Amino acid sequence: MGDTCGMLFYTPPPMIIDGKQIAAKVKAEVAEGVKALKAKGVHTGLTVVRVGEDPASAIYVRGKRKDCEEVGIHSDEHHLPATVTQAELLALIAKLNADPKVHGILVQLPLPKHVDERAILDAISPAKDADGFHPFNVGALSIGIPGVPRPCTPAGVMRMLEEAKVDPKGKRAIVIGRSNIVGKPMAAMLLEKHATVTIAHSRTQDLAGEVARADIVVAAIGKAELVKGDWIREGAVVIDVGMNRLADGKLVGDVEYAAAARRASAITPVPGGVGPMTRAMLLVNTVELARRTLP
Ligand SMILES: Nc1nc2c(c(=O)[nH]1)N[C@@H](CN(C=O)c1ccc(C(=O)N[C@@H](CCC(=O)O)C(=O)O)cc1)CN2
Repeated sequence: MGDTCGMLFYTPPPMIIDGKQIAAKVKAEVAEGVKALKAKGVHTGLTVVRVGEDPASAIYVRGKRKDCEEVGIHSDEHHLPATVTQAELLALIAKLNADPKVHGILVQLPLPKHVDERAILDAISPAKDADGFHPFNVGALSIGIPGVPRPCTPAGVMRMLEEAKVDPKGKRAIVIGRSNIVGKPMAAMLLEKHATVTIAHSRTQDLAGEVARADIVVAAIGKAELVKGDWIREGAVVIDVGMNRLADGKLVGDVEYAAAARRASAITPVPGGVGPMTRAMLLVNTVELARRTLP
């Protein structure tokens, strides 16, 4: 209630787009797909490559393997020391590319500094690219070729919008962040659904003004609470891709959640928003890659 004499300025609370709940629905769909493939003799398999001892990567990979187990996908992990050479990593990927039991390959990022990340991602066969990071698959997304794996985080965001019945068509969308794995593919997917898309980044002038014009705000810049609640247009949909650990251990997104929630019509929480969807869409990509091996 925003006034003292009735309902005049009442703003309804926003819809909380629950990533965990939607991810559970996606996983149930994937489990059905895996079962159907098994009936045709295809045992869906994902291989994860992890390098070094990054604690966050260890947690994410454990989570991904647990998800695989839940939906019936066979998963393997190759855990290599941080001192692995680029040639050794490339040799492993060549071996996995040639293994018919492996339908999806994922190299957990980040990689140690001495390894050329681009060269590693480019070496994964586009037909086994569970992350959708290979240039062939990135190109396919940008020119609208269907049926190829798409980067999991933006694909998860699109599924969240669909579940929340938010149609990007004709809407002004802003994507804050221009990374190859989130910002750029996110913009391509929103454009594909006929949004008018702005990509903002660290050199954008008047970010507040750009955000204030947007009907859909996707924050993927990796800076804790950079997007202020009072920048959000009344009724906008706010998707927070950020995951920032504060000194006190609290996990926050790129958006000032409480203040943004007072203006948004729908918003994703952190944690429990986009993160679980990133994991779920990896399963979608893997089962789709396995399906494509059917004669
Ligand atoms: N090869 C890849 N590497 C990385 C990717 C990727 O998509 N492919 N993305 C990130 C990490 N990531 C998946 O790998 C990922 C990170 C976080 C979550 C998640 O569910 N987060 C939880 C909160 C977790 C916490 O408490 O720390 C949430 O948001 O609820 C899923 C996936 C970088 N590397």
